[in-house]
Amino acid sequence: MEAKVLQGMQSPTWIMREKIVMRKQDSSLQSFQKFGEQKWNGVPASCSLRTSKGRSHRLAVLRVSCSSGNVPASTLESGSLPTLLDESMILRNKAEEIEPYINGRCIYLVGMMGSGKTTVGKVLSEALGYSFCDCDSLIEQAVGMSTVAEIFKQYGESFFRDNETEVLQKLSSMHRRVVSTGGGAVIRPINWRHMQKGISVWLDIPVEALARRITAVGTSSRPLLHQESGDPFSRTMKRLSTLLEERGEAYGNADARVSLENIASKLGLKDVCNVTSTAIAIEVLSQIEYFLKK
Ligand SMILES: Nc1ncnc2c1ncn2[C@@H]1O[C@H](COP(=O)(O)OP(=O)(O)O)[C@@H](O)[C@H]1O
Ligand SMILES: O=C(O)C1=C[C@@H](OP(=O)(O)O)[C@@H](O)[C@H](O)C1
Repeated sequence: MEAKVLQGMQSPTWIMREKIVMRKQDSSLQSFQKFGEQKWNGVPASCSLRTSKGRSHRLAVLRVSCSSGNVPASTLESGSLPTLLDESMILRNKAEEIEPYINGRCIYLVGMMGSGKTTVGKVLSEALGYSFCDCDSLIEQAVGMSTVAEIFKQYGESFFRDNETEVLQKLSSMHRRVVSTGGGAVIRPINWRHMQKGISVWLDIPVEALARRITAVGTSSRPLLHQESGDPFSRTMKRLSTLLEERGEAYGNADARVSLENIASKLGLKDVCNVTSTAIAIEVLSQIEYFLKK
């Protein structure tokens, strides 16, 4: 199948890297991230601020992610300084702007386990006013078992995969849903035929971040991670790396790709773990917009 995803750096419209400075009451300078300059359906996405040099800048402060002087990042992030627009508002406006073009098609989030398909999917579905569906939960319901791990243990992986395909087939006739697929849904070409009824988006997250997230919550719900030896982090890292090697190309079949590394770099964040699920959801919409315009 032809890979439709641009692998390079894409240019979503909402993130700008420019940094600006603004004078605080105590004269200390704080550095802020400057976000999108777009107008969101009548709501200005930026406003004017006077800087220490007297220059006026258009600015939308969503989240202050850096510390300066004696003000720690956590204080800044807690909202003690003015937050002119927050990520949620940008997400809502972006969703409102793009939804007519999505036109009720389901959005399928694909990506490795732990890539945030469920977390981001819920945020996205709420913003769009779509229902959220989790494939793993639908499979559990269909089989009448309470966990995927149990299904794997009792019936094996291919039984699970057959049910996964059935669930995706049923979803393909539905509308206005954000679907969190299982990490392995991409390996069967038939699943792509079902997902092609909607718009698929690959959440591309560095393996190390995946391993950190999964180690934090434990691997009990993810049976494919139970096969390596070693400490939990290295074990998870090793298994995820192998799986990603096997599946990388398949994820590339998605209509759009959202790279956590790209978002972090555009936001000037050193650690990809500091990118919020709302910021990722905004990027999902931007990449869907980019795909629809192609
Ligand atoms: N943007 C994020 N930053 C940090 N942790 C996240 C983020 N998104 C999800 N997580 C965490 O990663 C873990 C896996 O997320 P989840 O949404 O269940 O992934 P998936 O559905 O792709 O397996 C969860 O513990 C979740 O809280
Ligand atoms: O990568 C995989 O093959 C799997 C991922 C899991 O879903 P998540 O991606 O939601 O963890 C689940 O479907 C099953 O354990 C298999």
